[in-house]
Amino acid sequence: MSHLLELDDVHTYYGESHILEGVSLHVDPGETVALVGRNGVGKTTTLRTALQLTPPRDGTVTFDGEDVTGRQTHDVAQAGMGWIPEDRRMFSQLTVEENIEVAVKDGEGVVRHLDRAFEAFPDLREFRQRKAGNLSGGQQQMVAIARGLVGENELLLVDEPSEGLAPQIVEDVANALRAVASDASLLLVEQNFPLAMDLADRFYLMDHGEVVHSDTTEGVSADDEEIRRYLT
Ligand SMILES: Nc1ncnc2c1ncn2[C@@H]1O[C@H](COP(=O)(O)OP(=O)(O)OP(=O)(O)O)[C@@H](O)[C@H]1O
Repeated sequence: MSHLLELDDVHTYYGESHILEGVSLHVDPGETVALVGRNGVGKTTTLRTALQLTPPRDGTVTFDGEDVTGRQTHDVAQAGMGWIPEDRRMFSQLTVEENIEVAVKDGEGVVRHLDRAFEAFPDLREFRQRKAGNLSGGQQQMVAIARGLVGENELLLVDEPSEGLAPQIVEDVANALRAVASDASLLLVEQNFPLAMDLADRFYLMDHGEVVHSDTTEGVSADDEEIRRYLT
C-alpha cells in the first residue's frame, strides 16, 4: 500500500535558518498520526512543508501518489489536503453557517454538507446564525473542525486543536476530531501528550528539526524515559 502523505528527508528554511533538518514521515490512508515535541522544534513547519506553504529546499513531499514538492498550495489543497491552523482563522464577520459554507468545495452540495456538519457537531446548530467573531475559543475550534469535515479532504493537518481550551471543551474537540477521523486521515500537532496518544494510531516525536522517535501510540505514556527527555 502506498502512503497517502510522505515526507522524504525534507529540509526547510526560513531565510537562512535551517528549521527542518531531514524530516521523513508518512501518513497512511485512514490513519491518525500525531506529531509531538516541545515548542519550537518544527512541528508547525512540518505541516507548512506538507502543504507547500513553506516548500522544502531539499527532499520530497508526496501526496496521494504524486510528487507535490514546490506546487502551489491551492493545488495541494484542491487535491484533498486540508489545514486547520493554530489560530483557527475564522471570518469573524461571517456567521457560523457562512464560515462552514465557504469551506465546501462542491458548490452544489452546500445544504447536504451543512446538514452533515450540524449532525456531527449538534452544538453548532444552535449558533449557526451567530457571527464567528463572537464565539468562544472552543466554539471557534468546532467551526474550524467542521470546515475541515465539509471540505471533503483526504487528509487534514490539524495544528494544536486543544490550545487554550478548558478541559471539558477539549473533550468536545477530541470527539469532533474522532468524527472527522472516521472520514479522513489526520496529521495532528498536539502539545497535550495524553490527548495526542488517545487520538492517534502512531506518533512521531520531534526535537530540533528532526524526528527522534516514532512508534504506535498503544501503551505509550508521557512518563516513558525516552519521551520525557524530549517533552520536558
Ligand atoms: N516565519 C518564520 N520566520 C523565521 N523563523 C520562524 C518562522 N516561523 C517559525 N520560525 C522558527 O522556526 C522554528 C520552528 O517553529 P515551529 O513553529 O515549526 O515549531 P513548533 O514545534 O510548531 O512550535 P510551536 O508549538 O511553538 O508552534 C522555531 O525556532 C521558530 O522560532
